[in-house]
Amino acid sequence: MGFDLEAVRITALPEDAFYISDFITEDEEDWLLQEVNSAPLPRWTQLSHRRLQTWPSALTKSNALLGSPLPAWLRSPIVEPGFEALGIFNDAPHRAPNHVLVNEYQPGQGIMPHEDGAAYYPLVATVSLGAPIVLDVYHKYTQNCRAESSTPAKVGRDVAGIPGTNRRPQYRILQERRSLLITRGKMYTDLLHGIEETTRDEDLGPHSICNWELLREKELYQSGWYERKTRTSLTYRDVLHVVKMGNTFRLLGGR
Ligand SMILES: O=C(O)CCC(=O)C(=O)O
Ligand SMILES: [Fe+2]
Repeated sequence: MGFDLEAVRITALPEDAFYISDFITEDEEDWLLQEVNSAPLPRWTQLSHRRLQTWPSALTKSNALLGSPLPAWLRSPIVEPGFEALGIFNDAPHRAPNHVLVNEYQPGQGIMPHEDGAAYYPLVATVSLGAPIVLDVYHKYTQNCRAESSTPAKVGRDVAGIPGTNRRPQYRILQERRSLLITRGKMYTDLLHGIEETTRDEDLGPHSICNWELLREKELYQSGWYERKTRTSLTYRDVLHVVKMGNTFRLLGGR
């Protein structure tokens, strides 16, 4: 019998988001962090507010993936048997993820509100390692939204880089270490997501965290806040356009 995703739906969010609090074991988490951290330094791209590994490779300028398999440590146990048992990529064009971004956030680091865009099938599966972090979710900016907005501005944050749209997130998802967050459909296409650049996630509780009831360790957040520690995420996606290796020469400008 397959796993019933409906039991882990985040019902407060627009469709579709699912949260599994104990997707991998502590041993698997330790081992995955070792794999991430044993990658040679050139594998990392240092960005101003986080660092990033891209597997199996970065997309081309036209958003194509040069087809090659994911490394074994990113496939097993997460994709096989994990995602396969859940059936989450069954409707994706390649029926499996073919691309993984590894993001590492030190305390104080984050990612600006953004959407993941049209290069991918609209489904992201995120495994969290090392420490919890809060993912902020925003409606995309619209004229209406701006006119109706009565929430106080949040200092220094522009949504999607549009000046004058500083505002609070509509939803906040607490991602515990070892959890899996699945977002797809409207959640992917109609909303933005980001991670605040802060050393503490605050104002935590059932009133503000939309997956509160699905958390594994609510007691850790009784005080309403925690100090950030290094948090690493593995984000799995299916890139729509895959170029077979035989065509790579042509793509790279040969004839
Ligand atoms: O680290 C995360 O959970 C989010 C990362 C993200 O949004 C991205 O890589 O596009
Ligand atoms: Fe993203």
